[in-house]
Amino acid sequence: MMILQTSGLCKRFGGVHVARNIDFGIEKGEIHCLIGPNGAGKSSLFRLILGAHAPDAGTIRFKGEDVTRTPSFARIRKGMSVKFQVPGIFKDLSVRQNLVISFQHHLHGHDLEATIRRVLGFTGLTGLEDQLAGTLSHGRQQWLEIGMAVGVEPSLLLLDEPTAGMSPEETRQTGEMLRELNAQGVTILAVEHDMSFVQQIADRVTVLHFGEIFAQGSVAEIISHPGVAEIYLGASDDE
Ligand SMILES: Nc1ncnc2c1ncn2[C@@H]1O[C@H](COP(=O)(O)OP(=O)(O)OP(=O)(O)O)[C@@H](O)[C@H]1O
Repeated sequence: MMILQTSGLCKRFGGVHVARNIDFGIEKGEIHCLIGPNGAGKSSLFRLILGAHAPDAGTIRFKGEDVTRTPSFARIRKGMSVKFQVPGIFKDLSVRQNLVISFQHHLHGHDLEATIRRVLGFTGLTGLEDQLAGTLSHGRQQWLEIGMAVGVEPSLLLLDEPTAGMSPEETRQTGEMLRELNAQGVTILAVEHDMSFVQQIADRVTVLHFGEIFAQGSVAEIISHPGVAEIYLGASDDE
């Protein structure tokens, strides 16, 4: 069953087609990675799904419901959650205060405390709750934000380059964290550049190129796809 399905999705900025007729589906329960060279349209598709961009044409269905014209905040209320690349934490507040701010609209009293404990546990931040968020290592700041995004148990978690700037060990731990969340029932879409991380977590991979779906399949199928290597080699050289 598809938790999210786009059909004929189009978006243009001036002359640049960032999405051309995209039929893209995320199956309930999977970890799906979105890859592609710089400028392929990954962030744009991510923003269309979230409702941060309005499409020029096409539809988006989430849990069977047409959300094409539903504002972001209402998509979030329906079960989407997002973590952008730039940390959205409050650096001058403690770890605990960051979590309270994220959850207080949905949870109170015992439920709030229990959720904070659970999130501290799975993000490896137990014992650091009184530390100012800005003094955490880069990896821990990212984990705090993942914790803030999943505390209210979303059904679809959208992650924009969750391992950007992380050490290999932090990247590996992030993969384990996402696998655990997925085992608890969270469907995940991640925009990602690090192919070893994609191999660690992805059930399915979609490759975008010039705003179109270029290839789709298991990690093994994508790695052995001759055209995929070619578009990466032919793309900009800063990867
Ligand atoms: N708001 C905007 N206005 C104008 N052009 C935009 C806008 N957003 C994206 N673009 C252009 O659309 C194209 C696709 O951008 P997008 O950020 O979706 O690609 P990407 O695959 O996420 O790239 P990267 O891997 O570099 O993050 C790029 O050429 C970009 O310059």
